Amino acid sequence: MKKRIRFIINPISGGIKKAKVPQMIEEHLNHDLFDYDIAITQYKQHAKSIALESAQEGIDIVCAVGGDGSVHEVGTALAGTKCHLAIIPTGSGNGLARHLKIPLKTPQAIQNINQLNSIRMDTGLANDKPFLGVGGYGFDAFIAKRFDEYHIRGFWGYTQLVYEEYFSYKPPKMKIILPNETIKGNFLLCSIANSSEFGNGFCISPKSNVIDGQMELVLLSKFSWWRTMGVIGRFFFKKIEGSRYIRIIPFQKARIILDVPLAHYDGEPFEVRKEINIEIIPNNLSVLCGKGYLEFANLKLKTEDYVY
Ligand SMILES: Nc1ncnc2c1ncn2[C@@H]1O[C@H](COP(=O)(O)OP(=O)(O)OP(=O)(O)O)[C@@H](O)[C@H]1O
Repeated sequence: MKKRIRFIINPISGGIKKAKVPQMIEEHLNHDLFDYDIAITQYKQHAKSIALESAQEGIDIVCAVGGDGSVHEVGTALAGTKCHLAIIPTGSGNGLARHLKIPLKTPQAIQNINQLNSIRMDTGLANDKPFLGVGGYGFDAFIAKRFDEYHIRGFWGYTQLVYEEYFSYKPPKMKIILPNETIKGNFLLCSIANSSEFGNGFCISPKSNVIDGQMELVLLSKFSWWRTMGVIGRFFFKKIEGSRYIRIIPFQKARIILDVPLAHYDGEPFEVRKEINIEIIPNNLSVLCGKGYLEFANLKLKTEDYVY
């Protein structure tokens, strides 16, 4: 029997036009395998309500056509259901799609869906907010909020904003309570990484993966301005673990007390409570990944249970 797939297109993601996407879906989707329809989002959170309805309707796969914000809305709606998440990355950062080795070009991303490479991934929960990839409480949360307010999108929009804000940013005070340790300090970044990257190749936690039943806490202390290029380079070359300004700690449960109650989850900004309880929810979401990630997952899990 054919599987039912619904594509949810975010027309503003990545600042690029999506007019040709329906034609590409018609051209590259395997019509022997799928019946499909397409919805276009009209406002924030629209993708979430479409995804919730789709899971209730018994749709097999819902595909987010957008960036991490769209993937966040669709994926958190599908978590804990039988419905699979698929991704066609058309956003500004596409962090989770890159982590899952999903092709970045739309025709190839559609052809990847035809392969039905499925894994079950862990998701994170921070108080009542679920998330899929990376969340955080420092400069990244501040930038996510400004990015949202600016109504700019795309890689250059991010770069310009980070450059404008970085030098005047004061790292906020935080207290992190882990089972064996309490850490206090002012941190530029306090990220919680289920997946490895923010997007655009910026790798916040090289060893993080979404199938290992844990997350990584990534703490970055402020450094002198003349070290900026060196530290940023380490993120892009996946070498941040060697930096003296970074600490990466795997965890399953943590409590974080914030002075500035601002967070981002999957790049979406949220005002939050000052006290955050974070935990990992293992194997909570079925997702179609790229072939490379399926091979990695099979090696890691050594089981066929996770394949569609
Ligand atoms: N029609 C719409 N009008 C305005 N905002 C929308 C619309 N549809 C979706 N959105 C919102 O657009 C925001 C950005 O979307 P998304 O994250 O997919 O793209 P991006 O920010 O360019 O990519 P990335 O998150 O990878 O950097 C999300 O918060 C989403 O809720």
